[in-house]
Amino acid sequence: MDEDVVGRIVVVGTGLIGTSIALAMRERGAEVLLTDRDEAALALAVELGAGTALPDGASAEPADLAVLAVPPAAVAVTLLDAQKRGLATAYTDVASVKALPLAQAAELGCDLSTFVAGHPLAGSERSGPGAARPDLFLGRPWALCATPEAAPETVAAVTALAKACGAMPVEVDAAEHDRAVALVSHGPHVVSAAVAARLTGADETALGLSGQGVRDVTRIAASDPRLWIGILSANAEPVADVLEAVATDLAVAASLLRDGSEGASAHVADLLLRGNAGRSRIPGKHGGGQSAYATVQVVIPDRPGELAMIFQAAGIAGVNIEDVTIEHSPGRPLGVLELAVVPEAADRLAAELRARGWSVPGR
Ligand SMILES: NC(=O)C1=CN([C@@H]2O[C@H](COP(=O)(O)OP(=O)(O)OC[C@H]3O[C@@H](n4cnc5c(N)ncnc54)[C@H](O)[C@@H]3O)[C@@H](O)[C@H]2O)C=CC1
Ligand SMILES: O=C(O)C(=O)Cc1ccc(O)cc1
Repeated sequence: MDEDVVGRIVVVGTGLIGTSIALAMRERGAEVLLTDRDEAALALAVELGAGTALPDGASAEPADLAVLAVPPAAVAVTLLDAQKRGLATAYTDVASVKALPLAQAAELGCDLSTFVAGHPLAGSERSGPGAARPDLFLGRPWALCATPEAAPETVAAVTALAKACGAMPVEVDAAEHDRAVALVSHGPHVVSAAVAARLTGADETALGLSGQGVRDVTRIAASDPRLWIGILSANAEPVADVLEAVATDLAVAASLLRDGSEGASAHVADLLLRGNAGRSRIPGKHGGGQSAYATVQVVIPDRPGELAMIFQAAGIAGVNIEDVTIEHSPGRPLGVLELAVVPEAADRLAAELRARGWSVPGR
């Protein structure tokens, strides 16, 4: 962090995102003042070490930056109120939608020279301060939508915040941002909810056969519907465009499957191939393609200390683990650990683990 740019911050809204930012900034040595209209959320954030409660009504020195981590519909009014109170010299928000809150802020007469709208592309299906993590933003993009009115020092303060949280600032126009997130976040959210909604009528046999695939596809369907209806309705047109395109693909696939001919199957396969191609275009942790890492699979018995021993063996082999996932085998004392490593280290890691007695299939 540039301590001289962001030394003291106020976080308005101590939920998942506000508290995560507060925790990250505390780790960087910033002084953090917290406020939330929900007293329990504020108390928990304070308890978690995210900062101290902003004193009521006191006209303290303005902070260097106020972060408005409230739902999209509350951004503009919260900004107006914060600016009236003189909470800070610069302001940003974190809402998942950018054009509408900006238009509302302009409409309300907010001072746009001290505001740069922001959106960290990191989060979770969980809400509230209890789910917050200081490392939530590491290596993630953080969209910044500076308007022509924004003062250079406001842009600098908000950029410094994103960098201090370990994220990568990405400057983008608000309307372009909203179209982009409709495709990579908001549309997928509704698709996930639609798949998960099919499960409400599922019987125990079907549910008992659930594997990792349905868990992956429906993870974000566990999110707070109140937050998401606000996000979707504030970005309605771009999201509707994405949903219509997905619905067309699904309707065509359904009719081809009913047709059942060889030609029809080839067309369904075409959708699956386009799926492979689209998925491979999602950048990985450091901004490269997904294929930047190789995966080493290890069968792990469900015993205390097993994971620690595997990580120790990787350390001995001089291999950095980039990412980890664990697939549990339902009803069996086994799991499959997937270790993502740079491709040139995969065989070395596999050999080290095998030499130490682990089963490493396929390498
Ligand atoms: N959940 C996620 O994964 C992500 C969410 N966002 C955005 O971050 C913002 C916050 O979302 P979360 O932290 O997930 O929600 P959350 O529900 O965990 O936290 C929101 C907090 O704001 C408080 N709040 C609401 N209105 C307020 C007001 N007028 N004044 C003061 N506090 C107020 C609530 O009491 C709550 O504690 C939203 O705009 C959302 O679109 C951005 C990136 C990821
Ligand atoms: O849980 C996840 O993987 C997410 O992608 C969370 C998320 C939700 C809303 C956003 O505006 C950005 C990120």
